[in-house]
Amino acid sequence: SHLTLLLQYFTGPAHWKEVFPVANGDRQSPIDIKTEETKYDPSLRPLNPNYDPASAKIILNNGHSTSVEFDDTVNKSVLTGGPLCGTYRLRQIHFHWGSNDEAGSEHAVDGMKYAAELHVVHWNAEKYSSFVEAARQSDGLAVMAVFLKIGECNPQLKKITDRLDTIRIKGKRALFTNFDPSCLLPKSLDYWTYFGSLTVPPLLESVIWIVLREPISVCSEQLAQFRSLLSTAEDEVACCLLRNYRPPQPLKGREVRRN
Ligand SMILES: NS(=O)(=O)c1ccc2oc(NC(=O)c3ccccc3)nc2c1
Ligand SMILES: [Zn+2]
Repeated sequence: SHLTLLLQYFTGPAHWKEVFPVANGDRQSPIDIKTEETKYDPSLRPLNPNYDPASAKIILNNGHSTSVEFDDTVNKSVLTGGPLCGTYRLRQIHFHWGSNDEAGSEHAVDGMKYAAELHVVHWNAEKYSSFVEAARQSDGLAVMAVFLKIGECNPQLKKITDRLDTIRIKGKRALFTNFDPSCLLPKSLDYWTYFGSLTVPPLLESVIWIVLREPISVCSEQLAQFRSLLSTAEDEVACCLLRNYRPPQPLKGREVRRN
Protein backbone atom coordinates (compact mmCIF):
# COMPACT_ATOMS: atom_id res chain seq x y z
CA SER A 1 0.00 0.00 0.00
CA HIS A 2 1.11 3.64 -0.38
CA LEU A 3 1.44 4.00 3.40
CA THR A 4 3.71 0.96 3.61
CA LEU A 5 5.88 2.27 0.76
CA LEU A 6 5.97 5.72 2.38
CA LEU A 7 7.00 4.21 5.73
CA GLN A 8 9.62 2.08 4.05
CA TYR A 9 11.02 5.22 2.41
CA PHE A 10 11.20 7.09 5.73
CA THR A 11 12.81 4.16 7.53
CA GLY A 12 16.12 4.64 5.64
CA PRO A 13 19.29 5.75 7.52
CA ALA A 14 19.01 9.37 6.26
CA HIS A 15 15.80 9.85 8.27
CA TRP A 16 16.77 8.12 11.53
CA LYS A 17 17.97 11.39 13.16
CA GLU A 18 14.39 12.73 13.00
CA VAL A 19 13.25 9.98 15.35
CA PHE A 20 16.55 9.12 17.13
CA PRO A 21 18.59 12.34 17.71
CA VAL A 22 21.53 10.20 18.96
CA ALA A 23 22.08 9.38 15.24
CA ASN A 24 24.11 12.64 15.22
CA GLY A 25 26.00 11.69 18.42
CA ASP A 26 29.76 11.65 19.11
CA ARG A 27 30.25 7.89 19.02
CA GLN A 28 28.15 6.56 16.12
CA SER A 29 28.88 3.40 14.11
CA PRO A 30 29.93 2.17 11.64
CA ILE A 31 33.10 4.09 10.67
CA ASP A 32 35.64 4.05 7.84
CA ILE A 33 38.85 2.71 9.46
CA LYS A 34 41.86 4.67 8.15
CA THR A 35 44.56 2.08 8.82
CA GLU A 36 47.40 4.64 8.83
CA GLU A 37 45.71 6.52 11.71
CA THR A 38 45.11 3.46 13.93
CA LYS A 39 47.30 3.30 17.06
CA TYR A 40 49.08 0.14 18.30
CA ASP A 41 48.17 -0.44 21.97
CA PRO A 42 50.41 -2.98 23.81
CA SER A 43 47.86 -3.21 26.64
CA LEU A 44 45.33 -4.88 24.30
CA ARG A 45 45.11 -8.62 25.03
CA PRO A 46 44.27 -11.52 22.70
CA LEU A 47 40.56 -12.08 22.08
CA ASN A 48 39.16 -15.13 23.90
CA PRO A 49 35.79 -16.25 22.45
CA ASN A 50 34.48 -19.35 24.28
CA TYR A 51 31.14 -20.53 22.87
CA ASP A 52 29.05 -23.63 23.70
CA PRO A 53 27.18 -24.86 20.55
CA ALA A 54 24.26 -25.90 22.79
CA SER A 55 23.59 -22.18 23.50
CA ALA A 56 22.27 -21.69 19.97
CA LYS A 57 18.45 -21.67 20.04
CA ILE A 58 16.71 -20.17 17.00
CA ILE A 59 17.30 -18.55 13.64
CA LEU A 60 14.96 -15.67 12.80
CA ASN A 61 14.10 -13.03 10.21
CA ASN A 62 13.37 -9.80 12.12
CA GLY A 63 12.64 -7.83 8.96
CA HIS A 64 15.96 -6.01 8.83
CA SER A 65 18.39 -8.92 9.09
CA THR A 66 18.59 -12.61 9.86
CA SER A 67 19.90 -13.52 13.29
CA VAL A 68 20.79 -16.60 15.31
CA GLU A 69 19.69 -16.06 18.93
CA PHE A 70 21.53 -17.70 21.83
CA ASP A 71 20.54 -18.61 25.41
CA ASP A 72 22.07 -15.75 27.40
CA THR A 73 20.57 -16.66 30.81
CA VAL A 74 23.93 -18.17 31.96
CA ASN A 75 27.62 -17.66 31.18
CA LYS A 76 27.80 -20.57 28.73
CA SER A 77 28.98 -18.64 25.64
CA VAL A 78 31.19 -15.67 26.44
CA LEU A 79 33.82 -13.32 25.06
CA THR A 80 36.68 -12.14 27.28
CA GLY A 81 40.08 -10.56 26.63
CA GLY A 82 40.84 -8.09 23.84
CA PRO A 83 39.91 -4.55 24.99
CA LEU A 84 37.25 -5.90 27.36
CA CYS A 85 37.13 -5.68 31.15
CA GLY A 86 35.21 -8.68 32.45
CA THR A 87 32.92 -11.20 30.78
CA TYR A 88 30.58 -10.39 27.91
CA ARG A 89 27.80 -12.92 27.22
CA LEU A 90 26.83 -13.93 23.64
CA ARG A 91 23.28 -12.81 22.75
CA GLN A 92 22.98 -13.12 18.96
CA ILE A 93 24.75 -13.01 15.63
CA HIS A 94 23.40 -11.33 12.48
CA PHE A 95 24.51 -10.08 9.08
CA HIS A 96 24.57 -6.94 6.94
CA TRP A 97 24.71 -7.05 3.14
CA GLY A 98 24.08 -4.93 0.03
CA SER A 99 22.04 -5.16 -3.18
CA ASN A 100 25.22 -6.17 -5.06
CA ASP A 101 28.59 -7.71 -4.21
CA GLU A 102 30.42 -4.32 -4.43
CA ALA A 103 29.08 -3.04 -1.10
CA GLY A 104 27.33 -4.49 1.93
CA SER A 105 29.67 -4.19 4.89
CA GLU A 106 28.97 -1.46 7.46
CA HIS A 107 32.57 -0.70 8.44
CA ALA A 108 34.98 0.25 5.66
CA VAL A 109 38.80 -0.05 5.56
CA ASP A 110 40.55 2.88 3.87
CA GLY A 111 37.29 3.62 2.03
CA MET A 112 36.91 0.01 0.81
CA LYS A 113 33.69 -1.86 1.63
CA TYR A 114 33.39 -5.64 1.73
CA ALA A 115 30.42 -7.60 0.34
CA ALA A 116 28.92 -8.25 3.78
CA GLU A 117 29.63 -8.14 7.53
CA LEU A 118 28.89 -10.52 10.42
CA HIS A 119 28.14 -9.06 13.87
CA VAL A 120 28.56 -11.19 17.01
CA VAL A 121 26.64 -9.32 19.75
CA HIS A 122 27.56 -9.71 23.45
CA TRP A 123 26.51 -7.85 26.63
CA ASN A 124 28.34 -7.12 29.89
CA ALA A 125 26.76 -9.72 32.18
CA GLU A 126 29.27 -9.01 34.95
CA LYS A 127 27.95 -5.48 35.55
CA TYR A 128 24.37 -5.53 34.19
CA SER A 129 21.38 -7.86 34.53
CA SER A 130 20.07 -7.95 30.96
CA PHE A 131 20.92 -7.06 27.36
CA VAL A 132 18.33 -4.28 27.41
CA GLU A 133 19.86 -2.70 30.55
CA ALA A 134 23.41 -3.15 29.20
CA ALA A 135 22.39 -1.54 25.90
CA ARG A 136 21.89 1.74 27.83
CA GLN A 137 25.45 1.75 29.33
CA SER A 138 28.63 3.08 27.74
CA ASP A 139 30.42 -0.26 28.36
CA GLY A 140 27.34 -2.42 28.07
CA LEU A 141 27.83 -4.16 24.70
CA ALA A 142 30.71 -5.70 22.76
CA VAL A 143 30.16 -6.50 19.08
CA MET A 144 32.77 -8.46 17.13
CA ALA A 145 32.59 -7.60 13.40
CA VAL A 146 33.88 -9.98 10.70
CA PHE A 147 34.15 -8.91 7.04
CA LEU A 148 32.80 -11.25 4.34
CA LYS A 149 34.88 -11.07 1.14
CA ILE A 150 33.62 -12.42 -2.22
CA GLY A 151 35.39 -15.69 -3.05
CA GLU A 152 34.86 -19.37 -2.34
CA CYS A 153 31.49 -20.49 -0.99
CA ASN A 154 31.82 -20.72 2.80
CA PRO A 155 30.89 -24.21 4.07
CA GLN A 156 30.36 -22.96 7.65
CA LEU A 157 28.08 -20.13 6.46
CA LYS A 158 26.14 -22.78 4.48
CA LYS A 159 24.73 -24.02 7.82
CA ILE A 160 22.90 -20.66 8.00
CA THR A 161 22.18 -19.86 4.32
CA ASP A 162 20.64 -23.34 3.81
CA ARG A 163 18.00 -22.54 6.45
CA LEU A 164 16.97 -19.12 5.09
CA ASP A 165 14.19 -20.57 2.90
CA THR A 166 12.38 -21.63 6.11
CA ILE A 167 12.37 -18.03 7.47
CA ARG A 168 11.81 -15.95 4.31
CA ILE A 169 8.96 -13.88 5.78
CA LYS A 170 9.56 -11.18 8.45
CA GLY A 171 8.83 -12.57 11.92
CA LYS A 172 9.46 -16.20 10.96
CA ARG A 173 11.72 -18.24 13.25
CA ALA A 174 12.99 -21.84 13.26
CA LEU A 175 14.86 -24.06 15.71
CA PHE A 176 18.62 -23.73 15.20
CA THR A 177 20.94 -25.38 17.69
CA ASN A 178 24.27 -27.16 17.94
CA PHE A 179 26.04 -24.18 16.32
CA ASP A 180 29.31 -22.59 17.51
CA PRO A 181 29.77 -19.17 15.84
CA SER A 182 33.56 -19.53 16.26
CA CYS A 183 33.35 -21.57 13.03
CA LEU A 184 32.67 -18.26 11.24
CA LEU A 185 35.81 -16.54 12.58
CA PRO A 186 38.98 -16.16 10.45
CA LYS A 187 42.31 -17.82 11.37
CA SER A 188 43.72 -14.58 12.80
CA LEU A 189 41.85 -12.81 15.62
CA ASP A 190 43.88 -9.61 15.17
CA TYR A 191 41.56 -6.65 15.48
CA TRP A 192 40.90 -2.91 15.53
CA THR A 193 38.81 -1.57 18.42
CA TYR A 194 36.94 1.71 19.08
CA PHE A 195 33.98 3.04 21.07
CA GLY A 196 30.77 3.22 19.02
CA SER A 197 27.07 2.48 18.80
CA LEU A 198 24.39 0.12 17.53
CA THR A 199 24.17 0.60 13.74
CA VAL A 200 20.40 0.05 13.73
CA PRO A 201 17.83 2.13 15.68
CA PRO A 202 17.85 2.88 18.62
CA LEU A 203 21.55 3.55 17.70
CA LEU A 204 22.51 3.46 21.40
CA GLU A 205 26.14 4.54 22.09
CA SER A 206 26.94 1.48 24.19
CA VAL A 207 29.13 -0.69 21.94
CA ILE A 208 32.81 -1.55 22.27
CA TRP A 209 33.51 -2.49 18.64
CA ILE A 210 36.06 -5.21 17.88
CA VAL A 211 36.61 -5.37 14.09
CA LEU A 212 38.64 -8.39 12.93
CA ARG A 213 41.26 -7.45 10.36
CA GLU A 214 41.13 -10.75 8.38
CA PRO A 215 37.95 -11.36 6.32
CA ILE A 216 36.21 -14.72 5.81
CA SER A 217 34.96 -15.80 2.37
CA VAL A 218 31.42 -15.81 0.95
CA CYS A 219 30.27 -16.59 -2.60
CA SER A 220 27.74 -14.60 -4.67
CA GLU A 221 25.19 -17.42 -4.51
CA GLN A 222 25.24 -17.31 -0.69
CA LEU A 223 24.76 -13.52 -0.70
CA ALA A 224 21.83 -13.94 -3.13
CA GLN A 225 20.19 -16.20 -0.53
CA PHE A 226 20.40 -13.38 2.05
CA ARG A 227 18.84 -10.95 -0.48
CA SER A 228 15.93 -13.30 -1.07
CA LEU A 229 14.77 -12.79 2.53
CA LEU A 230 11.67 -10.61 2.78
CA SER A 231 11.50 -7.41 4.86
CA THR A 232 7.71 -7.75 4.84
CA ALA A 233 5.32 -9.90 6.86
CA GLU A 234 2.74 -12.40 5.59
CA ASP A 235 -0.08 -9.86 5.09
CA GLU A 236 2.08 -7.21 3.35
CA VAL A 237 3.12 -6.69 -0.28
CA ALA A 238 6.33 -8.76 -0.55
CA CYS A 239 9.56 -6.72 -0.56
CA CYS A 240 13.04 -8.30 -0.66
CA LEU A 241 15.60 -7.40 2.00
CA LEU A 242 18.13 -6.26 -0.62
CA ARG A 243 20.36 -4.17 1.63
CA ASN A 244 20.60 -3.42 5.34
CA TYR A 245 23.87 -1.59 5.95
CA ARG A 246 24.27 1.86 7.53
CA PRO A 247 26.94 4.03 5.81
CA PRO A 248 30.07 5.10 7.76
CA GLN A 249 29.55 7.88 10.33
CA PRO A 250 31.84 10.78 11.40
CA LEU A 251 34.77 9.68 13.62
CA LYS A 252 34.47 12.93 15.72
CA GLY A 253 37.99 12.65 17.08
CA ARG A 254 37.76 9.05 18.25
CA GLU A 255 40.88 6.86 18.33
CA VAL A 256 40.97 3.42 16.67
CA ARG A 257 43.46 1.09 18.40
CA ARG A 258 44.97 -2.14 17.14
CA ASN A 259 46.56 -5.13 18.89
N1 LIG B 1 24.24 -3.88 14.05
S1 LIG B 1 24.52 -3.92 15.62
O1 LIG B 1 25.04 -2.64 16.02
O2 LIG B 1 25.34 -5.06 15.96
C1 LIG B 1 22.99 -4.09 16.45
C2 LIG B 1 22.03 -3.13 16.22
C3 LIG B 1 20.79 -3.20 16.86
C4 LIG B 1 20.55 -4.22 17.72
O3 LIG B 1 19.46 -4.50 18.46
C5 LIG B 1 19.76 -5.62 19.09
N2 LIG B 1 18.86 -6.15 19.94
C6 LIG B 1 18.97 -7.37 20.54
O4 LIG B 1 19.82 -8.16 20.25
C7 LIG B 1 17.93 -7.62 21.62
C8 LIG B 1 18.19 -8.57 22.58
C9 LIG B 1 17.27 -8.79 23.59
C10 LIG B 1 16.07 -8.05 23.66
C11 LIG B 1 15.83 -7.09 22.69
C12 LIG B 1 16.75 -6.86 21.67
N3 LIG B 1 20.98 -6.10 18.81
C13 LIG B 1 21.51 -5.19 17.92
C14 LIG B 1 22.75 -5.14 17.31
ZN1 LIG C 1 24.80 -5.41 12.98
